Amino acid sequence: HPLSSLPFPPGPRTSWLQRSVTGLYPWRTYAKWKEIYGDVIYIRLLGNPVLVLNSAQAIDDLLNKRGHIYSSRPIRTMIVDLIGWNWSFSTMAYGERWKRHRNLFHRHFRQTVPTHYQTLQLKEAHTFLRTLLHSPDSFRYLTRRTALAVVLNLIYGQQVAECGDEHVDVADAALAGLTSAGIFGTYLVDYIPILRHIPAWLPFATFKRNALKWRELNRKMVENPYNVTKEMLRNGKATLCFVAQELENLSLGLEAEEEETIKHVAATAYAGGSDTVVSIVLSFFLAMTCHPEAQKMAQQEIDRVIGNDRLPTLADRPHLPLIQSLCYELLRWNPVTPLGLAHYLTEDDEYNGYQIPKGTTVIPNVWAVFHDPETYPDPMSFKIDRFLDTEGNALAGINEIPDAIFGFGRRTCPGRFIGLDFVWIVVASLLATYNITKAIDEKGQVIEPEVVYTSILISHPKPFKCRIFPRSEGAKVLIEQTKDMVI
Ligand code: HEM
Repeated sequence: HPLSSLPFPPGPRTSWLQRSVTGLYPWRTYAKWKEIYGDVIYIRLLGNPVLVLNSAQAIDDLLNKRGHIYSSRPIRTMIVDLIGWNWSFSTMAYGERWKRHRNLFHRHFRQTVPTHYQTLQLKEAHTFLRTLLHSPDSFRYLTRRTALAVVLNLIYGQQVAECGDEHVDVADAALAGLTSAGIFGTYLVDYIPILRHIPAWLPFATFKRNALKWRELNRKMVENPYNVTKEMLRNGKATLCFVAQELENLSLGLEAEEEETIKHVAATAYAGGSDTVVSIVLSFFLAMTCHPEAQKMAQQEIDRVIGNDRLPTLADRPHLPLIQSLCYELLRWNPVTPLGLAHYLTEDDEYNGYQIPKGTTVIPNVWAVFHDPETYPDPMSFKIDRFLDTEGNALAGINEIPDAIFGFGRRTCPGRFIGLDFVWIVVASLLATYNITKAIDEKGQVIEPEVVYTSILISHPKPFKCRIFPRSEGAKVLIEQTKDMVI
């Protein structure tokens, strides 16, 4: 039978304003639609076909098993053309250019060469502990600073000041633009690219004015740190890092990519490596504030295995299964990328008797997968030991490790090892030294934190208050001693 005689997958008829259809938290709306339409939902938005995948099975069948045709990215007028993220290989169409960039990243950051970045992560985790001692209420800013400090050092060989750093501010502002505009279809111009030509001064052209502002920040984020490292190289002051190594290979005529590719891969890693882990660490603070009993269990494991006279390192990880389970639960509970990153179909396809046309944007609903009560019992609750009994879980067919948070098929996050190691060492270091509790207001009342997240591409916990203080005098000494520690 010809493909075109098959029906499209079921789905609601949509009006031309998508947001009026899904509302805030589109992942929840799509999950509700699952009850009506099933795992695979097809919507047409202003002529743009969009497929939402609501189950692990459908995601695996299409994005993993048919990766050769489901691995491109939709054309993103707002993000790519207007704000200027065309340098980022996460937005590039599937093909040679994307492959060249991704291979270069992979050469440096695959799992088998971890030691350099793990050392940096440990150092920055310790700096985090020290700065928290003096400004516990700035934990949000300090979390961002810590994540950026690791990537800035790893990629550009540069240090971030302990507080108030220009790099942190520029990258933060640029990333705010990306994440606000990040979900495909947030702006009408994604559906009607021709709108990009309308002048910025028109009253309704807010998107254009935002884009111009974010474009400048975006340019700074790509150019500034790169130029600083080039200057350091010229003066013989560069330290071991991705950019210095690649530029040196280039000048020695060794295997290396052209300069533009090096600059772009550097910035992609810088951008991809910070906001995601920041959200996860903030989820940790929130979960610990809400669940003192879970915090106690985790601290007991650390005390039992490591004792009280030293801080954890990544070498302790295999001996701390509860901390590992806690980290997985952070990825699952309120996933940082609830709708993953959209893929794009490059050939006509057929699935379960339905036709899916070439040019369809494919959205994996990771939130729905992680909140399916069949596979994650009591899915809305934060359960620290959910992933502890790996054998029992496998036998019961439940609580699969939430690897889906890192995406699918040929586009799977290439920075996942760096990201997971970072989250682990920060979480373990904090648990070893600090208590996190509910804050108290001026009237002496306990402030109950609300578990609410932002409804954007990289979803963060909304601001909340908590109290962070050293677990003991001994813990305080350990924190202070990290200043003179040689790692
Ligand atoms: C633990 C935190 C992280 C999470 C949850 C995460 C999640 C993701 C997701 C969902 C994707 C899209 C996958 C897809 O299209 O199916 C992605 C892609 C990507 N991530 Fe991550 N990521 C994390 C950390 C990192 C880090 C630390 C880096 C870099 C140092 C990084 C760099 C990238 C890049 C470059 C891509 C684009 C890949 C491509 O399009 O080929 N990520 N990540």
